[in-house]
Amino acid sequence: MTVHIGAEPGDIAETVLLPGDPYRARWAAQTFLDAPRLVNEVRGMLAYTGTWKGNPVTIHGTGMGMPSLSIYVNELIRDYGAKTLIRIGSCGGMQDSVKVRDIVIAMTASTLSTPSRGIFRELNFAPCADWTLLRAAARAAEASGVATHVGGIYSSDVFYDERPDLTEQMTRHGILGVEMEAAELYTLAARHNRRALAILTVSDHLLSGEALPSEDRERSFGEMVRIALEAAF
Ligand SMILES: O=P(O)(O)O[C@H]1O[C@H](CO)[C@@H](O)[C@H]1O
Ligand SMILES: O=c1cc[nH]c(=O)[nH]1
Repeated sequence: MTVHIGAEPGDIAETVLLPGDPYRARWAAQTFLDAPRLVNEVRGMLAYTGTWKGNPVTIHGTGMGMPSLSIYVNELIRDYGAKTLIRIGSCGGMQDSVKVRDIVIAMTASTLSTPSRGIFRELNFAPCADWTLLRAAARAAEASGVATHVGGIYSSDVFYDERPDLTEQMTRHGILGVEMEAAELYTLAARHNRRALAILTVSDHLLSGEALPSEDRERSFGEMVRIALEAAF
């Protein structure tokens, strides 16, 4: 057990899927895993471990934002030995070609800052995905036929952004979408020599204003979960 995770040693699989929403963790575990069992509920941050096609998998909520994800990913790596970590999140579309419900696979995650910023100081570290996971996810997405975009995303510290000028520059430079965790996930994976990827479903759009309701964000992102599982194994 750690400060934030109540699981016993051995309760967490080497492969961990990481939704921000703990209820999405419950939905995904009950929908995709065989024999899912609850292994964490400290602070309501639900985690389940089961198997997918015979492979052990944990699905663990991270909460919203990089400081929250950083706590769980640090403990999952250091105390439970997680080796492959795949975020299954939602994002806001930032290109006209990226539609609501499309999938975005994050090759890089630009950011203004992460909880790791203090160790980099003047260095603009470029958080990037694990290549083997990225390639496997892109292939799985292509085989599934779902509209998928692979490229750079933006990991923001705020949901209610007050910098339309920055959004405009990122759109201009090809950023596909915005979310709030991937940059720190990629940085921690690099530091600890683990594999990480973020696969996102577009839940709303910064240019069109379209948005899905919270129930859809909790329960309707099955294609992303399937792609994550196929990429992991
Ligand atoms: O749907 P999740 O995985 O939580 O991801 C996105 O949704 C939250 C904001 O609504 C942030 O955590 C953002 O990254
Ligand atoms: O962080 C996020 C997630 C979804 N949609 C957004 O606009 N921002």
